[in-house]
Amino acid sequence: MLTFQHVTHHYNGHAALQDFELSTAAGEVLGLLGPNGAGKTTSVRLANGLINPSSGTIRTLGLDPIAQGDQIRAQTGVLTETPALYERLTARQNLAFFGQLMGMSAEDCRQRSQELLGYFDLTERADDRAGTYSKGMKQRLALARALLHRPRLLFLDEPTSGLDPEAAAQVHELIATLRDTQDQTVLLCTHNLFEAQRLCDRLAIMNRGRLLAVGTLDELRREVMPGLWAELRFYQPPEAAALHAVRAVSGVLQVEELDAQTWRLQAQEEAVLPQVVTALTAQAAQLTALRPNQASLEDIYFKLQSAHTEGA
Ligand SMILES: Nc1ncnc2c1ncn2[C@@H]1O[C@H](COP(=O)(O)OP(=O)(O)OP(=O)(O)O)[C@@H](O)[C@H]1O
Repeated sequence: MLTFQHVTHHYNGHAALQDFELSTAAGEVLGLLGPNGAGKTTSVRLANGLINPSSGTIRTLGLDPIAQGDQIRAQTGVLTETPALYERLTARQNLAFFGQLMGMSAEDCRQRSQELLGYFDLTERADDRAGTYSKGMKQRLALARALLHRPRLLFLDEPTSGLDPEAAAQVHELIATLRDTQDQTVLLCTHNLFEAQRLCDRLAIMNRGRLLAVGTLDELRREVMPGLWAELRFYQPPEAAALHAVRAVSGVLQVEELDAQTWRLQAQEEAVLPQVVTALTAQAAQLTALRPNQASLEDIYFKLQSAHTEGA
């Protein structure tokens, strides 16, 4: 569907992507995550032939974006952070205009617009100018536009940025539907880790133009945060000696203090946990709960980003 091989892109001598590698599988929702300036939007622009890479190879739907950008854009849908709509046209006119550009027949475009306006709850306002819409309504209309010509590959760049919780939930529901039907492949660029963990089949994490890791959440857990994790709660903040004692238990890999009464511990295996409890009891620490839990995407993301920053 989409592959980047050793892609580097410079803007005025500044590298926005460096030796970037990525590939998507048909039907998946792939999340592209990274801090501001990581290169997410640049990847979307390159994949659609809006800019050319300085070096490396990109294939979008098997086509070369440098030479076949028009063909690519006819089969992809792109939603950017700022919806590119004609404010003076109504929702229906915006869709009709875009459908015409995409070479849809007037009837097909009319039917599909009707369906999408209904889905996005815009039917009642379909004949009002887009300029009179709220931000959430504009984003929903922009999504309808991106989906109008039934693209096989959809690029969603921060699709819920600035939306209220209701509008964001609606967009999430749509992406979940796309994921479940598997007719469309989606590249979802987002800062929202909760959104990514919930919606994406695989996650690609990047920083300063480089790919740091890619995989399913379980694959990333195994690669980035292996072992068993557990959260410990105390009735009273334990003494410093208790922390030393737990760190000294064989098989304890690390202990972080989340707050005065909560620790997070990484152990080699579950059998280490009873020894942790014994060590705490010997120190008279008042343990109220010990819950094994899995690393979240947030844990993995920050671990990767801080390791990259430290190594830079
Ligand atoms: N048109 C441009 N001209 C010059 N530099 C640019 C241009 N567009 C992006 N850049 C730079 O390229 C780098 C990558 O930017 P890009 O917009 O791809 O990142 P991003 O991950 O999408 O960021 P954000 O999350 O803030 O949208 C940044 O350092 C940015 O300043």
